[in-house]
Amino acid sequence: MSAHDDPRRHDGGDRRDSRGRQRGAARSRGDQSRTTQAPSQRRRRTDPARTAAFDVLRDVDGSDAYANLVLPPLLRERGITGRDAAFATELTYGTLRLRGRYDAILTRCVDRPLDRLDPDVLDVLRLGAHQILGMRVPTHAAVSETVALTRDRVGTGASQLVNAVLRRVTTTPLTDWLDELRADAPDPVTASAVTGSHPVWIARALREALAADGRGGADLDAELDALLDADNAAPRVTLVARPGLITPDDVRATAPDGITLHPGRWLPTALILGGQDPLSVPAVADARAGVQDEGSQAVALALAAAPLEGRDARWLDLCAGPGGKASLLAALASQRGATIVANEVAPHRANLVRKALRAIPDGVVEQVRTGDGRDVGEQEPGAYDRVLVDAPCTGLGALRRRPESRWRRTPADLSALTGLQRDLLSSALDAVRVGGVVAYVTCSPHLAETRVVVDDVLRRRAVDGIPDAERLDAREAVRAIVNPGTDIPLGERDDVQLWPHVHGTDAMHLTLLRRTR
Ligand SMILES: C[S@@+](CC[C@H](N)C(=O)[O-])C[C@H]1O[C@@H](n2cnc3c(N)ncnc32)[C@H](O)[C@@H]1O
Repeated sequence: MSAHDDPRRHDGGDRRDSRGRQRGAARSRGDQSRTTQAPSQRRRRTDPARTAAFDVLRDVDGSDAYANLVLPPLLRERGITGRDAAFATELTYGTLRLRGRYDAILTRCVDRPLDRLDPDVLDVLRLGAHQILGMRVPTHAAVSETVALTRDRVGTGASQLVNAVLRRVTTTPLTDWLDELRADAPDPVTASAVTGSHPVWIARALREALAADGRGGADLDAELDALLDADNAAPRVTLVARPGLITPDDVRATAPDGITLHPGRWLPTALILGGQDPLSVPAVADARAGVQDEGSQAVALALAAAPLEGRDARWLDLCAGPGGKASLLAALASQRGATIVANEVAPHRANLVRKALRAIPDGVVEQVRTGDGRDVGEQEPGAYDRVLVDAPCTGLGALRRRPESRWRRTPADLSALTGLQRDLLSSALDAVRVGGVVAYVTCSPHLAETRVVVDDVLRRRAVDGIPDAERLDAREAVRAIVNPGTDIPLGERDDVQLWPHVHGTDAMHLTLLRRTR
């Protein structure tokens, strides 16, 4: 029996209540009486992992915090390590990702609309539901520990409601709950959205993007379900060994004992880290390697691999912050004797770019420029040979990384972003020389942010119906950079759309364009 399934442990929670801990007071993250206790003392009283998960959920809900920024320091501050930390992480992120599914189930177990519940109560119910339906916590422990958490953090009255509701949740296995939700849904997309825990508008957009990429064939609904499932799984941490700075073998050789690093699935630059802190890898600490999804590595490598005639001396990353792709491009530029300018509009993110580039040899990075990428084309027309536009986007391709983001995004975000995306791509096309290559990249597969933007920009820039840029076969560029002999499944079109459930990467989109006049 693990620390998290011992039902006796909630007795400690009762004692804490009997000492008069007030609702609200203990909930405060700054509460010194909690944070100054030794971890062993706290552990005797209540479950620190569940408490941490609850506090992060309240922060995410109440102050729009990002769970992946709030949880790690909170765990450190409270001395929660090892299995407790892993449990708190899975409980927090899993609950946030699967919130939509659990809310649909809880709706069937609560006698009033969920929005009439105290938000604290709703969050403990979600945490309880995830332990019961989404983790291997024995049912009795999931219920009793969550009830104890409720007493501790919310109040005794609420704990009775939580006990009753969670007991109802336990009466039905997950598969039966999902069948019930599916049967009650008005249409297949809603069924997928509810069972797969995504907002319906996002599920619909993902379905359209899958269909446009020729995925799923006759069973598009099953394809969508597979994608939504992949969004609900924690991504593995992938490292990039920046070419010319360090080899993957040397990243491994210089890593301390206990660090496991396996080759990536597609790319010779990629290494999969076995759950340890990336900064404990010396090559990451000194920026010769970095944390970077294989999809992000692939699009940068593909831009560098795109065929180019003539000069290949000056590269531009138009939207560089925080600098992951700029660092990979700079390493490649260094090998080719080219230089790179990294542009970023947000000054603090431009500083992150400088930090990310610190291992690049002198003379390769011409400038890290803080400015609006929309102006670069006009300021430096035809000045670059290769340009990356890694456009600000909804991030719908990286939902697995940001557990709460799917619930924050709205369709209104799209219209603000797609105008900016058009302007940035057009500026990039101005900044590249005739014959030069532009990579248009998003970490979203939403068609409004990908194909529609590219089509629209090419149409707008056309003279007498003839555009000033042509699409290159991005699939060829990607095939050129994957491990030799690897058959990477790519769609039927010239642009490339990667998918979490197919490639194990974020859903990166890549269009390659060559300026023709
Ligand atoms: C998708 S991120 C880029 C990620 C980066 N390429 C990497 O791999 O680390 C988009 C970036 O564009 C920046 N951005 C937003 N509007 C911009 C603009 N008008 N000009 C330049 N950069 C902009 C954002 O601040 C953000 O850092």
